[in-house]
Formats: sequence, C-alpha cells, structure tokens
Amino acid sequence: MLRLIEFFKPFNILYFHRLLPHAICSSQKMYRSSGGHVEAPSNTNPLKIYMAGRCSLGWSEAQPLVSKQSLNRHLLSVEALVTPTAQDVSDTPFIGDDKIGVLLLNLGGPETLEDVQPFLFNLFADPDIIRLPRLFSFLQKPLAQFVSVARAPKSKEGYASIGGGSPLRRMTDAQAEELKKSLWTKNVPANVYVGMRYWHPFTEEAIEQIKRDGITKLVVLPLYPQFSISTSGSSLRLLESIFREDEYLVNMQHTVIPSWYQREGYITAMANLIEKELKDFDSHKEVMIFFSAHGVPLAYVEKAGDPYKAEMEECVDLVMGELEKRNITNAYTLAYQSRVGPVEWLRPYTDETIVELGKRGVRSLLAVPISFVSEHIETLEEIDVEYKELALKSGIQKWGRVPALGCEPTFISDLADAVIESLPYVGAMAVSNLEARQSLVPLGSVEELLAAYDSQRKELPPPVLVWEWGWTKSAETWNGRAAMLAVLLLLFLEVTTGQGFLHQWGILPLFR
Ligand SMILES: C=CC1=C(C)c2cc3[nH]c(cc4nc(cc5[nH]c(cc1n2)c(C)c5CCC(=O)O)C(CCC(=O)O)=C4C)c(C)c3C=C
Ligand SMILES: [Fe+2]
Repeated sequence: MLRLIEFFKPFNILYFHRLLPHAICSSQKMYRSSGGHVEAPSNTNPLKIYMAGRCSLGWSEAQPLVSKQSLNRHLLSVEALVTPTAQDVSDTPFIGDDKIGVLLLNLGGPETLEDVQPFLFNLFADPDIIRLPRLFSFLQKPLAQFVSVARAPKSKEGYASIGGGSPLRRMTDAQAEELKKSLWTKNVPANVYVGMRYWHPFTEEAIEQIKRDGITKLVVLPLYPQFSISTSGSSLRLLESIFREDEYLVNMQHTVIPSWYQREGYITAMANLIEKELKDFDSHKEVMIFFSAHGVPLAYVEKAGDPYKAEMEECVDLVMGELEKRNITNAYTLAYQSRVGPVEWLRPYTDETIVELGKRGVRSLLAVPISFVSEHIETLEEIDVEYKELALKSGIQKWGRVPALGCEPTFISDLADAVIESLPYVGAMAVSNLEARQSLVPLGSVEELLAAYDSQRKELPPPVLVWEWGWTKSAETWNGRAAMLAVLLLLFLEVTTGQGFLHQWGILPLFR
C-alpha cells in the first residue's frame, strides 16, 4: 500500500504555504515554513497559526496550548496513515486501520408545527444563546420554557407559511450524502454523519452512531461558513462535554474545521450563484448586491470576542473580489437579519438598510443569504416574504434572491477537499488523565478551539430577556407585559369571585 504521506505531502505543504501569507500579512511577524513544518516563536500558540490563516484572528502571544513539538508531531503523524486500496474503497470505509468519519454540525429545525415550541425550548435552554449570569443559571430552563411558549405562536406562523416545517434536516441529509460520494470519488472512504444542535437528529444521536460504527478518526465540520460562539461554538461546547464523559470518544482522534468561508471553492460557488442571478435583471450593472447575514447580539462580538463579524466582512470582500475578477463591479452592502429580543444586535440591520436603500434611490436589489448554506425559515420566509415586501414598499422595483448553496457541486467538492486537507491534523484527546489531556490537546481540537474563541465565557446580556434599570426599551417591554398580565389576572379574579376593586367602585357588574 502506498504511504499516505505521499498522498498528503502536497496538501501538507500547500496547506501551510496557503495559510502563511495570510498569517504573515495579518501579524507582521515572520514565520518560516519548510516542507510543511512551521517554526514560530516559543510563546506563540501554534493553533493560532492554523486559526490565523483560516480566520484572520491575528496572532496570539497567549500561553501555548500546543507545543511546537506537538505541532510537528501531528504533522509527522501523517506518516502513520496509509492510502486506501482499491479494495478498501470498494467495500469498507477504512484507511489502513482507521475508519474515518465526518460529523456535520448544524442547528436543526422543527419538522412539524408541534415541534416548534420544544425546538425553541432547546434553543433558548442553550447557555450560548441565552447566557445568564452564573448566579442565575438555575433559571435557564424555566426561562427557556417561558420564552419558547411566548415565541411559539409567531414562529409557528412562519413555519406554517413555508409548508409546516423546516427543510433543514432534508437539505443537510442531502448534503451529507453528496459529501460522502465526493469523498469516496476522491479516494477517501468515509462515513458522513449529521448532528443537529436543537432538533433531530441530535448531536448525541450522531455520536452514538459514530461509536456503533467504530469510527477511529473524526473530522468535525460545522455547516456554518463563518464561526460564531452562538452556532459552531455552541455545538462544539456540546461535543466537548460528550467527549469528556466517554472513554471511547476521549480515545477517538478528531479535528475541527472551525470555519471555511475563505476557501476558494466556497467563494467561487457563491460568486457563480450571484453572477447567474444578476443575469435575470434587465440592467444588471445597476443592481445592488445585498448580503444579508444572520445577526448576533453585539455583545457576543464586543464582549466575548466572537470572530463572526470579522469573518463575515472578510467573506463578503472575498466574494466581491472574485466577482471583480469577472468584471462584475456592482455596488454592494452587508447587513444583519433575524434579531430576536430587545438587546442591540450587529448593525446595520437588514430591514432598516432596505428602507434606507429605497430612500437613496436604489431600484434593483439582489439579496444574498451569506451565513447559511441551506434554505430554511430565515431565507424562505424572512427574506423571500418579509424583506421582499418591505423592499417593494420602500421603492425597490426589482427584487431577486440568490438561492442557498445546498448541494451545488463546486461547493460540495470543496467541502470534501477541506475534509481531506484536515486529515493530517486529526489527533487524539487520548490521554486518560484529565490534567495531561488538557496540556496535550491536539491541533484544531474542540477544546482548543473553544479556548481560543471564548476562553473566559464572559457573561453576556441574554438576547431575549434582559432586565435593565431605567427607562429602557427592555424595561418598557417587560414592565408593560407584567402590567398586562396583572390586569388580566385581576379581571379574571373579579369575574370569577365577584369581588374586587371594580365591584367596590360599582363598575361591575355592568348591568344591575
Ligand atoms: C449563522 C447562523 C445563525 C446565527 C449566528 C444564529 C444566532 C442566533 N439565533 C437566535 C434565535 C433563533 N434562531 C432561529 C432559527 C435559526 N437560526 C439559524 C441560524 C443562526 N442563528 C437558522 C439556520 C435558523 C432556522 C432553523 C430552521 O428552522 O430552519 C430561531 C427560530 C425561528 C424563529 O423563531 O425565528 C430563533 C428564535 C439567537 C438568539 C441567536 C444568537 C444569540
Ligand atoms: Fe438563529
């Protein structure tokens, strides 16, 4: 059998050569790459070498989480891998002694209207969505129950209007199937699993299947192009807790691809879709390209250091750069949609921007959902119905929307390449002693990524419920709701008991 090092060598070298220029630009520091080995100052976290190239986070002078030796050990461990033989490829998903798995992480969505409230409960029970002060964490579940019941009617209306449920599961399953086919045609026989954060198939179910299948090397691939603490971060935190509790999983080697918005294949696929949709406009040079990303509360970025906004802006620049190469130089803008609750979210907001563009005389607009790779309620209802209606009311005459990538072949093939390129970084959490495990975490592991992105787990104002002192929007909202509930309760008591203020003042009963 051929040694896999021969197979991976070009990736290995290319990988670092591709990453380092970004990293050097963003850091102004000199790093040398030689044959896939990286030399960095001893106080630099090698993970950031990987991260900085991928995510433009800049360099970290923080405590090293992985030693330089450990990085080289991981690079060298590629030598232990072997390429699949024709026979391997034909019947079993083995590479040498290893069974490769890819775990796709996504949000999940309710499949029927009955699922909506429990789905919302799961979402709001997640401390990465509503992060309460530690002292009040015991309130997480009661609060999730309250908010999910309060929001369910509005959400149900949305899901009813798109056919009674989210298409997310169907689309993610189709992407998993296509990714598997693509990996097998690229001679990497791997099983692909889907793990959703808030609905079926839950991440826990996917992990059980991964164990049953005896997977020994796992690539974790969140299906969000850009990283956010509230999406990929939340799924990784869940994985971390599952891994820690399970001896099999602790020994299973894994790596995470934290974000992939900067990959050439993804950028090309997005640019292809935009170019195609622009052709539907009569005077396509006049069309405003309107990137609409899912928002996050501002505090995630400003207090917890969520790289989401920076990655989103870089992503838009890359897509526009690709379009420019094709002589498409339309005006463009980026705004954030889908805010929930009274706190401030990333600005500019999509709805306000649409109105503003209408006022500025923009007449043709092409909406590009940039944070999603599947159709779901945020594209099919919020963009296609609500924002379109708003745009037409605001003076926009011609509206178009780029479809989500779905199973677009260039995109799927690029995801397969991302998986293949990440295989040399698969490493183990395989030290049973917890202390040692913490100091020997592998490159790109779940633990390291969480430490790099959200190490302090700062308390954040919950996006949905906040109590603030003073004459604030949230105080008005919640005081108003409390007052309405109190009035309703008093009326109910009056009517059922025949006693109360209204009876005392002779207002009730109305007809004596
Ligand atoms: C990049 C994608 C997403 C980010 C960031 C994100 C943050 C985030 N979302 C909520 C609250 C809700 N999200 C809901 C649905 C939903 N969210 C995403 C993606 C991101 N969310 C998707 C793909 C979906 C749709 C799933 C589907 O059913 O198809 C919902 C439920 C729908 C609704 O009631 O509007 C809520 C609520 C918060 C609070 C948040 C950041 C903290
Ligand atoms: Fe969301």
